[in-house]
Amino acid sequence: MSETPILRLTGIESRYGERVIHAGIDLEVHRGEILALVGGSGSGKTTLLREMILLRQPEAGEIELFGQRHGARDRIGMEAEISLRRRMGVLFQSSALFGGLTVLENVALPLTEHTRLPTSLIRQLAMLKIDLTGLPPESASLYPSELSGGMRKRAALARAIALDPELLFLDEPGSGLDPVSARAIDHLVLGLRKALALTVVMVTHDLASVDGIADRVALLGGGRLLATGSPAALRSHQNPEVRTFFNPKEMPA
Ligand SMILES: Nc1ncnc2c1ncn2[C@@H]1O[C@H](COP(=O)(O)OP(=O)(O)OP(=O)(O)O)[C@@H](O)[C@H]1O
Repeated sequence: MSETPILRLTGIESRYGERVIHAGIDLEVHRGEILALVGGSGSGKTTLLREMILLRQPEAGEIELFGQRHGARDRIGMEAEISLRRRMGVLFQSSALFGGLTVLENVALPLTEHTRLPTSLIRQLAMLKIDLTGLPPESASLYPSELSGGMRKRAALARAIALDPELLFLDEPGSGLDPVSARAIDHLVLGLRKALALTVVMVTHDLASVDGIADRVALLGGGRLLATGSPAALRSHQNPEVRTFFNPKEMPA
């Protein structure tokens, strides 16, 4: 792929106090792909995701997002940050829906905050996104507490795509779901990628999801990126640590 990556990380270093989490991460995300970011618990996936979505500043290195560079030393201005954020959607692990708002109000919120569209049009656009995520129209008037786990994920996804993002970040999209519902969310992500020409970065522990929908996988470990490649390539990788991660059943007892 010769096109400029939609997202490029160069030499990312992250620390909490003295504790080093990332000791130099280089990673590119290409337009249109689904990239899964995997690694053991505590390997720094969420920290890296937060840096990608501008919620955390790395201690060193550079992030190029939609061709715009910023780094540990040169923060981008508030206005540039807001315009970059508008081009990204995020599905948080907890879904992070507002409990006091209905599904429709949750999905409409980014449109109300970031556009000056009339209320009736915002409502129509929100209903379209609710439909796109496979929720029945009558779910629009329900509150998050009245939804199943799978429906909550769909509502949160509808909100994440409310502003027609180019880049969608998913933090553990299948967490808390049974395997059938988790596969249904995978299927939905594939459909949305196609329908909306999305690029997707997905943090996950779920190897079935990686196999099912990821074009490429990036494996974090020991503060570094241990390997990137297709799920099949990483399963037969020359580094035994990488192979073991992708073939957990073959781990020596
Ligand atoms: N705000 C924080 N302050 C201090 N340490 C933190 C903070 N956030 C995360 N950490 C630590 O940094 C390390 C990496 O955390 P992170 O959540 O990025 O890993 P992860 O790979 O997403 O983990 P998991 O798979 O368990 O969710 C962990 O050891 C965690 O305890």
